[in-house]
Amino acid sequence: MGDEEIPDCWEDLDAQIPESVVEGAIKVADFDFTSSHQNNDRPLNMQDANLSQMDHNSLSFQHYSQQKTEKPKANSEEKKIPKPRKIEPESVPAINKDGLISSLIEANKSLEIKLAEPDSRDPVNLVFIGHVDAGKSTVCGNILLKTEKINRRVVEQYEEEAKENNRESWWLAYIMDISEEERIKGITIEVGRAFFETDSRRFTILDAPGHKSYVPNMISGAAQADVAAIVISARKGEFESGFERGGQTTEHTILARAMGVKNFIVLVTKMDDPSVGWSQERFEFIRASFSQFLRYTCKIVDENIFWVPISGLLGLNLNEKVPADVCPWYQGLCLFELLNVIPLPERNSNESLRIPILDKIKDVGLSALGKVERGTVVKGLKTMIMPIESEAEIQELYGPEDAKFMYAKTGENLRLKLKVGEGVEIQPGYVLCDIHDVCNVATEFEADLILFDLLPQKMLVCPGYECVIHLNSILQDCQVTQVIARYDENKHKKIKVDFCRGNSRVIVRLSTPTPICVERYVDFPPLGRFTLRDEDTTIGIGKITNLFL
Ligand SMILES: Nc1nc2c(ncn2[C@@H]2O[C@H](COP(=O)(O)OP(=O)(O)OP(=O)(O)O)[C@@H](O)[C@H]2O)c(=O)[nH]1
Repeated sequence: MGDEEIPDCWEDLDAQIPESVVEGAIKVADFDFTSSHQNNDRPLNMQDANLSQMDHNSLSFQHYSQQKTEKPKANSEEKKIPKPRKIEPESVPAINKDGLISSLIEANKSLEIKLAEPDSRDPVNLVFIGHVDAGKSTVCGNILLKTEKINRRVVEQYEEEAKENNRESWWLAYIMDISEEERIKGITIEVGRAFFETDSRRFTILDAPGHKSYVPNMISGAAQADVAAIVISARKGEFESGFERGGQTTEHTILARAMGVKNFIVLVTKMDDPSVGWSQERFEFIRASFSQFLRYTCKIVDENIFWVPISGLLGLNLNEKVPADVCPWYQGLCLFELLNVIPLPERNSNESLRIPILDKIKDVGLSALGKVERGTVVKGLKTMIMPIESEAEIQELYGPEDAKFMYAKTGENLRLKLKVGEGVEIQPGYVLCDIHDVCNVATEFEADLILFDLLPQKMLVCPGYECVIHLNSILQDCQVTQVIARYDENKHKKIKVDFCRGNSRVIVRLSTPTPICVERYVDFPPLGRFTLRDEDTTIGIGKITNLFL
């Protein structure tokens, strides 16, 4: 199959299938669990489907039939096409339209506050993902060292501390892993954030944890990313354990893809390890095996995948090409050369503002961390916090390294000092919106869902099925209230069903206990795509197709 023929799994979900092809309900026996294996492509599941799980299906069905008490609250006639909500604030100028941004900037200037203009270089949010101990923090640490973002003397302290913790080779990882728990355990827990610049771009590094227990943190990092660097260890046995069933190399890649990342750099690291010795054969073996997964499971075309062999520990092939006497066979770009040219997502700074809140900081006043997903934010701007419908004034904008900005456009990762009303609290998942054009808020929505392997003890999805939804920075319980249809294996027909199994593509209705900020995927992808997880396992990825407001 040529690359151009590989469908994009997310675009593919957009296919409009007429209702007339919906057929009658099917029985369990009709459900072809292996259908996705019937062509040469790998199935759209986390790994190959586990056929042995079929034995448990009838048991699981009984279990969920008993739970099936909750009736969907509305039928398809009640569907409403959502319209952006309008809230009429008191005398606030429309922002982001008709050149009013410049008047606000002028107003700020007249206050004689010395504020930096945002750096004209493009901001890029670069998430590092991959299996536990692949070498993510080490390569991030070395990038900061090479770009002189970290002082040599501080690094010497880290070397001492790493020695004391009997983790001598972890000193570079200590640059990113700053908590005591992370340093003692030698693993990343929170998403580490740092900044560096190349000639043409400014990067926010998001160092995601590789350990399975911290996948929710990894998802929040991936939600902000413009580009993902998948770090793979070339050391004997390490690539294999990240790639095999349950390995985080594959899970992270699927999740990053589901969170909307389009371009992936595959950093094959630890090339210096004695078991590798910069072997071209090992690099090509990894490339051939992992490419299959990227193409056929994740549906990422080759032009969006960039391969670079590196040593994160020795800092080779990062800011300069690896010397020919070390690696004579690699003729491609070094990491920094690639970072200067890798395609970035389209940015839309002229539309109404959306900043999903990633976290809050309470020191002097209230600050929110977040990436501008759409629009432009200006100091002094009045915004609306959704879903709580409270006004918040942007008192200060801080960019990388706490540089004060007067305004920031789409793509910028910021800390925003907010002025809010008495008693107003913010939390991750809230969205700062244009006061004249806020996002939608709902507790029920319909979605197109790709299901992977389900848990052995919960083999069927039917009304009442409970799991956790990750939608941008929202993490909430959610429940399936209706299974509407299943796509047949050619994705040409929707078949009406009441329940479904794993490794299928279905249309479901979901609900959350409290209102969340959501949009239809076609209207605003960052608030329209999500991941479902159950008991620490990713069970599905989806796109919102309809809101029930
Ligand atoms: N030889 C060699 N060892 C490396 C390299 N990069 C990382 N390591 C070692 O691999 C181990 C794990 O490195 P980390 O950078 O902590 O891995 P990580 O992927 O950030 O780990 P988590 O975030 O906890 O998943 C440490 O002992 C590093 O010194 C490399 O390029 N070469």
